[in-house]
Amino acid sequence: MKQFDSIIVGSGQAGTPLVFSMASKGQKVAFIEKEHLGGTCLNIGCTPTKTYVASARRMWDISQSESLGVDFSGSFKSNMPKIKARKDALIAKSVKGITSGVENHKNITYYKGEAHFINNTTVSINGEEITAPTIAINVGGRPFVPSEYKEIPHLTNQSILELTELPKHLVIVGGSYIGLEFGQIFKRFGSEVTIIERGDCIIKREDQEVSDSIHTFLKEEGINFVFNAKKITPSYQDDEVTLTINDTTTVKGSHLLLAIGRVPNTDTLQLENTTIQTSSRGFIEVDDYCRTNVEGVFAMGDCNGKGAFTHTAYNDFQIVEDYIFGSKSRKVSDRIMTYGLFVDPPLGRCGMTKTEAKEKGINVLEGRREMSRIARAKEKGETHGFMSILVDGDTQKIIGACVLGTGGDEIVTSVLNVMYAGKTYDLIKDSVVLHPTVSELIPTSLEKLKPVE
Ligand SMILES: Cc1cc2nc3c(=O)[nH]c(=O)nc-3n(C[C@H](O)[C@H](O)[C@H](O)COP(=O)(O)OP(=O)(O)OC[C@H]3O[C@@H](n4cnc5c(N)ncnc54)[C@H](O)[C@@H]3O)c2cc1C
Ligand SMILES: NC(=O)c1ccc[n+]([C@@H]2O[C@H](COP(=O)([O-])OP(=O)(O)OC[C@H]3O[C@@H](n4cnc5c(N)ncnc54)[C@H](O)[C@@H]3O)[C@@H](O)[C@H]2O)c1
Repeated sequence: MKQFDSIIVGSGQAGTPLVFSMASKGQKVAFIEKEHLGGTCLNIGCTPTKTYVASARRMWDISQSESLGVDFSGSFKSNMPKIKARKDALIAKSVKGITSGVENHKNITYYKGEAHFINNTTVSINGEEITAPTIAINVGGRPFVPSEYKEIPHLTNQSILELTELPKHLVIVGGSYIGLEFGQIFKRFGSEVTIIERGDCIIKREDQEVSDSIHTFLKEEGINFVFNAKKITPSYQDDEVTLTINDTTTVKGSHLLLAIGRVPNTDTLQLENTTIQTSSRGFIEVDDYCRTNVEGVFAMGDCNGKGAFTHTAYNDFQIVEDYIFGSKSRKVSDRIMTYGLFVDPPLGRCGMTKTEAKEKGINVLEGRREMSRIARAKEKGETHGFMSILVDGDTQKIIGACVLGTGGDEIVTSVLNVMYAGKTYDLIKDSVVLHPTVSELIPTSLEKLKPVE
């Protein structure tokens, strides 16, 4: 049996940098990937969707030219083959970089195929058994497809990115990250779009006002919404999908996108041959250092359930690298949650929501400003949304922020940095920020904090 120093299963956002780190330190590493080098983010997640967001934004800019005083008399339309080709080229370049890095490193043995565990220290790959004292699992997740949709032609976040023709009417089940981002993208490309959500609002994990504000501007763009779809019965006939909702109303469309969450790929690993523990939802259980209950076995990224983003997966890599080669000082619990929702205008979030803070019994104070009262947002003609910064009234520290509006995905990090610094909010209340920017209203909004009821 071939013996390695380490085996990495899955080429996600944690596994890939860990392979290079281990190999550069002289370890002999086996690297196993069943599908795409670079994983979900690069091939079928962040990179392609944000490439499409950019094309969609260009469509939007042209459509809004009149309101900014630019006469535009020509016609314009999205060109799906070109939009897709741009995305494919961008991905191919990065994948090529990873591939050559992997293939040309003398310490890395690359296996293309699906890994299965034989026991706690042995993995089978393409019929060959390999072993190592250290194994890192980074297998990510896949779209959840309920049984009633299995026989109905449907798209997932992966197959929708292969379309070369614009859907006439894209019906999306699920009103969260994937549903909202693709919904706005395809609406701007020129499709009719209907989003069907089981709950009573979109992006439920945010505060109600965030959800309402996003709903308002997406509705203004012409996206249709159906809420409280407790029972959806799908059928398909004559190239048309029909969703019967709560046995009463029907929505018909040319294409169906399922965007109702993702499940961890841990069921493909044959973990039943090991003593590695998983939760009832299939996540591999890990401690603060991404260690499983089995000595030498780590789980990183979406499959450990501690995060569901590229930056959280990458941070898991940093934690494991520090545990194996460094001072063992980095921990999952040191991470402050931050993420974006890349609708346009985007949502940038960090720390707690108001609801979470109130549930914890914190004496919450809020500094807030509507985008419609921010000069730069008005100058850009992009006044949807607001910024809100939450302060713990007892410690004077910032505990969360939401910047929904133009540049919100970038701006929120300036607040996050203060949270990491562990300083009180007056550090930025008294800062002088360049004009005219949306950021200049961060100090202003902190001048008059109000209690959150
Ligand atoms: C449409 C979409 C858009 C997204 N946009 C964003 C965004 O804007 N920002 C953000 O932060 N996050 C975004 N995400 C989430 C982000 O992509 C994931 O959180 C991130 O990719 C998680 O990476 P990971 O390291 O857990 O593994 P992944 O990147 O999922 O990689 C896991 C790899 O393991 C492989 N694998 C699985 N099982 C096996 C096996 N048994 N043997 C061998 N290989 C195996 C898979 O083929 C895959 O390549 C998005 C996700 C989707 C679906
Ligand atoms: N901007 C980003 O960072 C980004 C973008 C895309 C995806 N992602 C990642 O992808 C993951 C999956 O995203 P997602 O949007 O698919 O899932 P999600 O888990 O975030 O949301 C699923 C939505 O579907 C609804 N739903 C669930 N079952 C339903 C049903 N049977 N009928 C109707 N509605 C139903 C839920 O109420 C919820 O609103 C997320 O965890 C996220 O981290 C991140």
